[in-house]
Amino acid sequence: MARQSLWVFDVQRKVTYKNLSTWYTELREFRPEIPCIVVANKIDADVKMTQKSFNFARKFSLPLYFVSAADGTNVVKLFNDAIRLAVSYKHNSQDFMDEVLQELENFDLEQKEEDVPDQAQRGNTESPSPS
Ligand SMILES: Nc1nc2c(ncn2[C@@H]2O[C@H](COP(=O)(O)OP(=O)(O)OP(=O)(O)O)[C@@H](O)[C@H]2O)c(=O)[nH]1
Repeated sequence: MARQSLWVFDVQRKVTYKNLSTWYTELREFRPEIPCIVVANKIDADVKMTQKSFNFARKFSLPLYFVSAADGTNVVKLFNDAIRLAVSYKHNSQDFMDEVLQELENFDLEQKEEDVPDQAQRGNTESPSPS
């Protein structure tokens, strides 16, 4: 179940950036509160991009990380922060959809537990020993 969303684009390819606002608006219809982070990738290839404040992040007040997957700049920080946000969201979410999804997840786990016979049941399937 998604508890956060990373919006990664390539600072060298506008096409990877231009639809983000549309997709973000669509996501928010269904997941109004999950934490979202904007990730500007490939800053090693064009370091002056770190001077830009990308409008998509500004418009929706989203945190923006400048990252290089190639040389590792900010990658660990990004994932640490993203995990922290996801855990915090899991514990504090007021979103009805999350409650529904959590119920389904619990139900699924219960089903799986029922599918695995416990030791006692397995014992019962053995042939009776001759008396
Ligand atoms: N210089 C640089 N190149 C990168 C970085 N991250 C990915 N690349 C390169 O960008 C290319 C695409 O990377 P992928 O991992 O295939 O990314 P993708 O999102 O699947 O990209 P598409 O195939 O375009 O959909 C590869 O040649 C990577 O080596 C980065 O931070 N810096």
